[in-house]
Amino acid sequence: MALASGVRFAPRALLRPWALLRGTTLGRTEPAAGGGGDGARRFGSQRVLVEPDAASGVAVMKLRNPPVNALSLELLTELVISLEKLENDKTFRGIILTSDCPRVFCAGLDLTEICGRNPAHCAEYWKAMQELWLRMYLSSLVLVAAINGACPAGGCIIALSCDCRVLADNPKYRIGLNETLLGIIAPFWLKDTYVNTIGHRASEQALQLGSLFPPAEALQVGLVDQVVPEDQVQSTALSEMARWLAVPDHARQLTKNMMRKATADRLLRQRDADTQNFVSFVCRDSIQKSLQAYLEKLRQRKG
Ligand SMILES: CCCCC/C=C/C(=O)SCCNC(=O)CCNC(=O)[C@H](O)C(C)(C)COP(=O)(O)OP(=O)(O)OC[C@H]1O[C@@H](n2cnc3c(N)ncnc32)[C@H](O)[C@@H]1OP(=O)(O)O
Repeated sequence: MALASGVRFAPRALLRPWALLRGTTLGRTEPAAGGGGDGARRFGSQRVLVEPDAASGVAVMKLRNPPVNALSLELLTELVISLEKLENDKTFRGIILTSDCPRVFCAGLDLTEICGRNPAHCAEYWKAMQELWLRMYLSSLVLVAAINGACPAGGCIIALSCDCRVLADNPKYRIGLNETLLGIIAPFWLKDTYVNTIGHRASEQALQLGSLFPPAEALQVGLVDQVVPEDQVQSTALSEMARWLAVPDHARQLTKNMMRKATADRLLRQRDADTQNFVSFVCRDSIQKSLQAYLEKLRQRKG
């Protein structure tokens, strides 16, 4: 993690995700719709679509794990790999992260990955979640979240790891950490990220109450940076990106690292203990029961 002008400081090789990609199409490159030259070629995987624009140095990364972009192990893995690919390509300076699924940015942890699963699976899953957060939080690229749908819990983690958040102005698109309402508890590194973003008192309230903020309130509390009409989310995210990219990379990257390193280091120092805590917590009978009940409620809510 040496730091110098233009240096990448994201921790590498913390996870070996390649083995998980059985049967996926990661790395496939195809021409973007209506595109022609190299700058318009898109790549990605089954669940992460990357539309790179070499001319601007900005890639749009779209989550496409229908119906709700739940963070399955495969999606987490593919996100980490796509991020790493862009980090390693000197052409790119920024990523706009958005959803390819209508009305939902990301529904958070895929509850089927932690309901009725054995401890080894839960541990593998949690390590992948930690890995994604570390990579995003410490990314040397500018990350802008173009939040075009509901953004609860793990979805909010992803948005919070970005440098800037633009939310579509739709009362159904609520954002926040609602873990307590599921009977679970946000880990310390997520709490720290919340505090870093909206302050201690607001986090204390919002975390305990499991608040999901509608757009105007999310803006007011500082959880997002802009709220704009739905059809302007992408263009506003691009304008924000231009503002961030106007700053020399090395100065911005070193400053980002200075602001975020202590928070990330706290997890890096106790990753195994955090994994054990997560596993022993979610594998408790009482927690399994409340997660099952929550999933059941979601399923019944339909139709
Ligand atoms: C202890 C450590 C804590 C770690 C920190 C992180 C925690 C988490 O992320 S926990 C997950 C929290 N997520 C939520 O509470 C969101 C739950 N989902 C919703 O509120 C809604 O689905 C929605 C607002 C995201 C979208 O609503 P809608 O478009 O109406 O879609 P449906 O509710 O009909 O859902 C379609 C389909 O997807 C299933 N589903 C939804 N969320 C999840 C999920 N997080 N994991 C797995 N599956 C999910 C839902 O059950 C429906 O399934 P089917 O009925 O089988 O079609």
